[in-house]
Amino acid sequence: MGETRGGLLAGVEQGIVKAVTEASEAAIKAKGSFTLVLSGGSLLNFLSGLADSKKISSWDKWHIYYVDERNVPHTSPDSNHKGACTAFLSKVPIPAANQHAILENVPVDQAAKHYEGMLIGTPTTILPRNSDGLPVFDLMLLGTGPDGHIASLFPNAPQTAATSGWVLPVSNSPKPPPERITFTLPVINAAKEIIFVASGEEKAEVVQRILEIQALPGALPAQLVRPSQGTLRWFLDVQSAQKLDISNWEDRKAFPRTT
Ligand SMILES: O=C(O)[C@H](O)[C@@H](O)[C@H](O)[C@H](O)COP(=O)(O)O
Repeated sequence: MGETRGGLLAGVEQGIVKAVTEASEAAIKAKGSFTLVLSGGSLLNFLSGLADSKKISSWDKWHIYYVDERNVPHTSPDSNHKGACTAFLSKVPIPAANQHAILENVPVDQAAKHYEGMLIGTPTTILPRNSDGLPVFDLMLLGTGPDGHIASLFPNAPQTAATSGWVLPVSNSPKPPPERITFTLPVINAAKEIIFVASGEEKAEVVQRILEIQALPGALPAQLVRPSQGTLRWFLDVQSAQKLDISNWEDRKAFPRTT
């Protein structure tokens, strides 16, 4: 990794740490707790700066969730929870009871039901509901794959089209490992704040497709992320943004471009 790229990655990481810190302060001030939802994949590499942040002190008020998780033991290198522990959870005093990992060693349907049950049972002081009865997480960090999937919602998969349920099982994920659990789009779109993170040249094409080309419904799941009440931001580096036409960026009111 060259110096410039290292610098750019550091820039994305600093931006994420700042955004997460600000969201945590606002949520703790408003309701006494902060709910942070993580994706897996390369996103987790950007979270290590959280452990060094001098600005965060109320770790005991943090609650960690996974927008999707692989149905593997927590010790597996494929486990998103393990990735998050390595990145920052093992270095900060968030109570173990507030770190909501998948139930291990059970069939994937049961793991999804268990996770959904845990969310439903979470007090609304921590996880408020919106007018549709959906949970409102304070901040959700999403990555996207080269096919435009988010969480474990893959192009044209039935889970991507689901309009009910909070957490669904996936047994044939095109990205290994095959078994996963995933939040549904209605739950994702109910979040108070969503941040997409994409870095590196390998994400340039999909970022351009998501933000500039109107795909058929379900073909590019990332385009279906439209917070019903919350905000959506993209954190990109120069490489992942290189194919975007930013000439009339300020005039654009919607993504993907509709005119
Ligand atoms: O557990 C997972 O597989 C993810 O949550 C997944 O949705 C991930 O965010 C994207 O595949 C991007 O991953 P990369 O950034 O590693 O490409």
